[in-house]
Amino acid sequence: MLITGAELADGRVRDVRVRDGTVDAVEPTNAGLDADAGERVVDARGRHLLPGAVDAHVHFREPGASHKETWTSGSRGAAAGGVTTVVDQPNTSPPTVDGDAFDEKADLAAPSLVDYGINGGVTADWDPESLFECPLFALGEVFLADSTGEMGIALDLFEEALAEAAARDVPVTVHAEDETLFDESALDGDLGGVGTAANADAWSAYRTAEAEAAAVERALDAGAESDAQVHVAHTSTPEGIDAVVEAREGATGDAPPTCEVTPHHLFLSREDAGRLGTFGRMNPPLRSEERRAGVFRRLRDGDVDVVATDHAPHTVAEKRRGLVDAPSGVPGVETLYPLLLESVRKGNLSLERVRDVVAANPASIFGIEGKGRIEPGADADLVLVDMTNPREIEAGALHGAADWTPFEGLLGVFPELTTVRGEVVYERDPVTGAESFGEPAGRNVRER
Ligand SMILES: NC(=O)N[C@@H](CC(=O)O)C(=O)O
Ligand SMILES: [Zn+2]
Ligand SMILES: [Zn+2]
Repeated sequence: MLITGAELADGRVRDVRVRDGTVDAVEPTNAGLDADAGERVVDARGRHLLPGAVDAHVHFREPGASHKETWTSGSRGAAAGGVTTVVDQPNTSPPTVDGDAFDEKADLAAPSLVDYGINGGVTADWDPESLFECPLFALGEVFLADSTGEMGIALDLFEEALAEAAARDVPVTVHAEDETLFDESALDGDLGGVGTAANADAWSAYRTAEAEAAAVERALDAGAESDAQVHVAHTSTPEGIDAVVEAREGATGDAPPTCEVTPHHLFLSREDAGRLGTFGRMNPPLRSEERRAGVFRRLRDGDVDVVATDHAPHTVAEKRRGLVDAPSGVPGVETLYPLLLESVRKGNLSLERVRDVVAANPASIFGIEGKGRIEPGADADLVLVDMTNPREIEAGALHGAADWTPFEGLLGVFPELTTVRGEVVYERDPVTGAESFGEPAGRNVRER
């Protein structure tokens, strides 16, 4: 495939040749890259070519909850959103805490359209021996408080997990909330019953910002103590991000701590909680508009290392159970690039910053070879977008199994073409809107 006249994130206009699944050449237009007989030529003039996103945090729900999502449905959403690598989290059923559970999940991941990594989890029943024999992506998310799957663990087990991971140079992704600092009184009173529009603001009042900051500090201290590479998942507060930045600046080892934020904490706040009802319930919860703006600023200014989605689909019926009984989590893998690119279009973020936080940084933090960059020799994981053509996000037009999105009605810049190692996994005709998907092309990025 020859892609001609595309603008890269840094503003250079280039022709890009794809051969045998990798980027073969990146040359100025008219510098002599001519199409071979029978080679597909993509005229990309007026379009941007970006590295496929590496979503370091998804929950594709298999095994155990395939009614919420499968590797097929989840990876279709990923492909249509320009995500070419996903990292699946361990709170499935059974949880991915030993070699057998890992192998079971690896078999289920085979139909994935996009490349993937599989994380190993930590519970009292975990078996580090058999787990670390598998081609694990990372340890985590390790839950310092209960979330979906009730995998919250105590500090001593967390320290044990850090030691095991550090001994093998495996990074550890941490869900950092301290449940002793939750405000139980926020859940007193009438929160709306099953099927009613409960206000998710009570959830935000319950799982406090202080609970996150305290747990982030604890995770960072324990990480430094054990020399483990700690990645703080879905940081939802400026305080949490600042703690990571401070620890990073003071770090002495070769694997400084990093942090990730989600699109929902960047684009939604407690001001949306009333409108969203239980569909706005997730862990950590939506924060005040002031904190949301602070998180966004830290993304813009370079303090945030990664934007990942914490794609956590549940069915509409499950979300309608009422605030206390509805499961936590929102889908998001398909809207990651679109929402961030819309921020670029509006002038709120630079395109290079977006490229770094969704592609280059996650690839380098987690040591994924060949991903996250468009350069000769890299995997041809490519996304073509028309930055002048946003469209409204509508649940009905998305491809995951959840029939809803918390971002309904917001604008997004969606891909026209997505490739995984040179295979077209998604394509949309910009004129007719007709869409097509490729064959399952995904493989485990730790098995190269
Ligand atoms: N974020 C959530 O609210 N839910 C996630 C679990 C998690 O990441 O904590 C899920 O798996 O549903
Ligand atoms: Zn989590
Ligand atoms: Zn998660």
